[in-house]
Amino acid sequence: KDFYFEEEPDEIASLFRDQSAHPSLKRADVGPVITTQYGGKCSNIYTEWSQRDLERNEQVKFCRQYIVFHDDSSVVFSSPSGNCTEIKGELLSRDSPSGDMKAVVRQCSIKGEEKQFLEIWQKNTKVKSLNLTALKKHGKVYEDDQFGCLVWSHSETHLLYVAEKKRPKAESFFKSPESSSPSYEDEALKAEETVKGEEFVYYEDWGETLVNKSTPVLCVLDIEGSNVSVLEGIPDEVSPGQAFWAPGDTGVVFVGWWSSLFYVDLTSGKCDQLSDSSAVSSPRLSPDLCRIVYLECGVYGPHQQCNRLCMYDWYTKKTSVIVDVVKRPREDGFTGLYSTILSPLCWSIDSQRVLISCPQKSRQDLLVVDISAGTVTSLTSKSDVGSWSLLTIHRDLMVVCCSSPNCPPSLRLAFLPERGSEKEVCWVVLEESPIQPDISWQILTFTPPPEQDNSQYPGLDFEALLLKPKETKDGEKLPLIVTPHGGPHSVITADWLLSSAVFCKMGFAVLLVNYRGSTGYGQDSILSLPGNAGSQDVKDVQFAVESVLKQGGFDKHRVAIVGGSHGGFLACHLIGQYPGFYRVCVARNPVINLSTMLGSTDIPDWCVVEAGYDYGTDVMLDAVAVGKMLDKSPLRYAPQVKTPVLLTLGEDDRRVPPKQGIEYYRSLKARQVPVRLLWYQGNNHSLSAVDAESDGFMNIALWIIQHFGLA
Ligand SMILES: CC(=O)N[C@@H](C)C(=O)N[C@@H](C)C(=O)O
Repeated sequence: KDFYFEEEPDEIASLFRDQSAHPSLKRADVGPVITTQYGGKCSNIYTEWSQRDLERNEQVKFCRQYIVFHDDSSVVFSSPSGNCTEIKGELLSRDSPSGDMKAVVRQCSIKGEEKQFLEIWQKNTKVKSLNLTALKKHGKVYEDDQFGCLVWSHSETHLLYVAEKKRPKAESFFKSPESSSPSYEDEALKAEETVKGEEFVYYEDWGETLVNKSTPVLCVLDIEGSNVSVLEGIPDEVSPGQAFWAPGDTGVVFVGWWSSLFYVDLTSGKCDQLSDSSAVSSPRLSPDLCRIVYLECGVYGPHQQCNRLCMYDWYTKKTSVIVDVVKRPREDGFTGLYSTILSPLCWSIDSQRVLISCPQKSRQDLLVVDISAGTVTSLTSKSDVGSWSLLTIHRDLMVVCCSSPNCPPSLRLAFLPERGSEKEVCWVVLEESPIQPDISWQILTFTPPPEQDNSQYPGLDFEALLLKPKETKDGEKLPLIVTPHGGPHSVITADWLLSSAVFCKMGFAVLLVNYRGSTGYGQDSILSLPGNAGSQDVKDVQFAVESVLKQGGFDKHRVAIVGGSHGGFLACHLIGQYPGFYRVCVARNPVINLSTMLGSTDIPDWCVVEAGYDYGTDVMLDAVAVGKMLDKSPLRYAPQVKTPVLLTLGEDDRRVPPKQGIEYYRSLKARQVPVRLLWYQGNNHSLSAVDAESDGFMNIALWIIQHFGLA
């Protein structure tokens, strides 16, 4: 078949539609062991998936269950146990530890008003449905990964969750008395305290993806008494989240931002700090209820650094570091811990090992940490699959999601082998996904030339993923789309990547560059970039592109640069620093001018740190520093740009506000550089709403085809 860039837009849209139908795995839970009358054991596996529905313009969430027969160390037989069911309105849901009950926080619209309910299900009945909105004990429930949780007490009598603190009802000084009392029968509302003069008070929130989340509080439902209470004793300056019940249900352990692990005792209301004041996340209690592991890194400096895995012993109250920060990749291949979230269940049944899925260079591997020895063993480093994500581990049954650039997500499971035999895992595929035979992929390693070596952090290599159509016509040179990731401290691992796969099916090669500064390559690589953003990262991308072009088989006159956020910063830098090299450019919510972004973003520290300065909350930059920030920004190179630019901007982006893209748009327009701007209303930084993503893809594809002269 000829390549799709020779085809009509409708055919490209149809290709995108087909590939966007591959669902992604979001969650898996292993149910209790059931022993059959013949002595066999089986467990139910509950899975949640999400899939784009282009017709309805939404991500639909659905579940599917599987039955797995096993002998506690190997899977004997497994099969789906029914079809998929769509899940509507569930913000959070959790089975009780025994598996007998299920709790759901549901949002639904009643007579046009959004309400939140907390439901308890048992057997085939909804035994309780509490209207949290009407109770008015708190504001909306937090359902995000940063703060949110829904946790059963060990006794299964109470539920713990996080919600916005209740605010007193504010009303005008000039509201007449008769209009201030509600006309309808709502006792809770009538009794509500009102304050005057607070109507226009500004409440700062937690920013991008956490908009309107301002003051989280821990809430407890006493199921029997249907009573919700807000936990007291937590200092006002601490914002709690990621909470769970302490052993014996004596209190609650939580992450409190300013960042630390805390314990609040339910009887005394006393709140104790359990860890040092560093950025703590994902505390997880061991099955024997004796230890808590958690991830930790420094509060200041670059976002997304190499983490430590720490452990707090509940009984000795001692904290230890199990896995420390890794500066350079180790001989055995381990490069450090870069996950931001541990799987909700991550312990082996004997409470001796912890499982973590984590970027290791350009792959995502499944690692086993032995807490006594502090050793890290990869279960997957030798596999052909590019990315392994742990969904859960329960009684040593691991449920994982696997994918590769040529294979959409599939569901596998296996028992964790005994200590010392970790390499002998025997994976069983529960839900296969169709391998895409027309896509080939490889990981390339680059050593920067001596003049581009970093004198403070010498000898750092970097990598890129190269996707190519498997079949090419004889002598045909492939047009190339280059994509540096954002962050800059993030990484593109060898997962299923929708737009890259579609581009590849259209006949483009795609180069995804993990320049120095990416996560997954050791802390030194991360630290090598701040202060050198806009030069070291730009040169790495250019070096990778030129090296790939030298391999032959690529059309050096048809190279596109496409990036988002810091990747957009790099795209705009590259077209300014290498004028004419790139035939076409696309930038999603790009960082254009660090000095103006500083005052408008939700991460001002990021601007300061990446520009090479130390950040403190009371930082006051002088004119020289602000000038340096401009110097390091793509806007500085706008006068050199010749390449046509497509900008895709999210109106509600709090991370890189769209005014950044507008600054570039105006600058290019003034210089008669072809520029087109797509403005996505109701979208934030990721532009991930189904219509924004699909429209963005089509516009990007057509913009590239047009400017490659292939239309
Ligand atoms: C830390 C951070 O959010 N940086 C942004 C400027 C950024 O580059 N974000 C990346 C991860 C993105 O792709 O959105």
